[in-house]
Amino acid sequence: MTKSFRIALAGNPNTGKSTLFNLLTGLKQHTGNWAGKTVDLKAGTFTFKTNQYEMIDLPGTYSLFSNSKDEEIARDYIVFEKPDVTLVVLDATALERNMNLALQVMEITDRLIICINLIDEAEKMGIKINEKVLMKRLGVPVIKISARNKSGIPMLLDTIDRVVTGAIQCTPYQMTYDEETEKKIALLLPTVEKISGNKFPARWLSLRLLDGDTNLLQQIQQKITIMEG
Ligand SMILES: Nc1nc2c(ncn2[C@@H]2O[C@H](COP(=O)(O)OP(=O)(O)OP(=O)(O)O)[C@@H](O)[C@H]2O)c(=O)[nH]1
Ligand SMILES: [Mg+2]
Repeated sequence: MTKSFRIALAGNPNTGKSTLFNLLTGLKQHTGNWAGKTVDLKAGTFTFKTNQYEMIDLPGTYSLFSNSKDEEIARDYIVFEKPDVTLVVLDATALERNMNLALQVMEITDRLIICINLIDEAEKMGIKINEKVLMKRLGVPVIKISARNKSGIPMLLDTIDRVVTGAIQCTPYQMTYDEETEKKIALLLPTVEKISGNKFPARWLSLRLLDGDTNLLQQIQQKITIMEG
């Protein structure tokens, strides 16, 4: 039986998201509106094994706060549209800088794959990446690819298949903040959990509360009212 799944592509600008998107979806592309935003996101479809996938090419961002429209679009898609899997595309030549976004996505969802792209460039520069160590430390699949050279793609597709079907369970590493922040999170968490249930990631939401992100909180309130109404 054919099942359909949605994949979001997130990552810093210029990490090769669109190159990967074009490689996988080819000419089967369209645009659409999501998460109540009047913005067109590129989507495309492909099939793998017996499953149908819709892939969404999110705008490139350095973080997922509300610093810019693009950050809000990417964040809202992951939080409200709840893709079956989020591919976080990282630049192999700037892994440390790119990891920030990956850690943020890991706070929101446990269905993600870290995709280290531009591995051909990294190899030229003599950069060696041990994905097995990363996988262990981060608790999520880490796949090395070159979207331009089309390498690592079969492994990526296979991993996508195994995450969406539940064959792989991710347990993303959760960042620990300073003592003061952790205390505040612990205070907020029970109430946030009560209100958001299992619909939104409660720890992440508590952090946003501490940030005073009122815009996001209004959106959440609206969604909860709609769901209950
Ligand atoms: N060498 C190499 N270049 C790549 C690879 N993947 C993408 N590129 C190049 O990197 C540049 C940026 O690629 P895009 O696919 O446009 O990156 P993006 O993440 O969609 O960028 P934004 O949409 O601006 O966030 C292009 O010149 C690509 O050809 C790769 O695996 N290896
Ligand atoms: Mg792009």
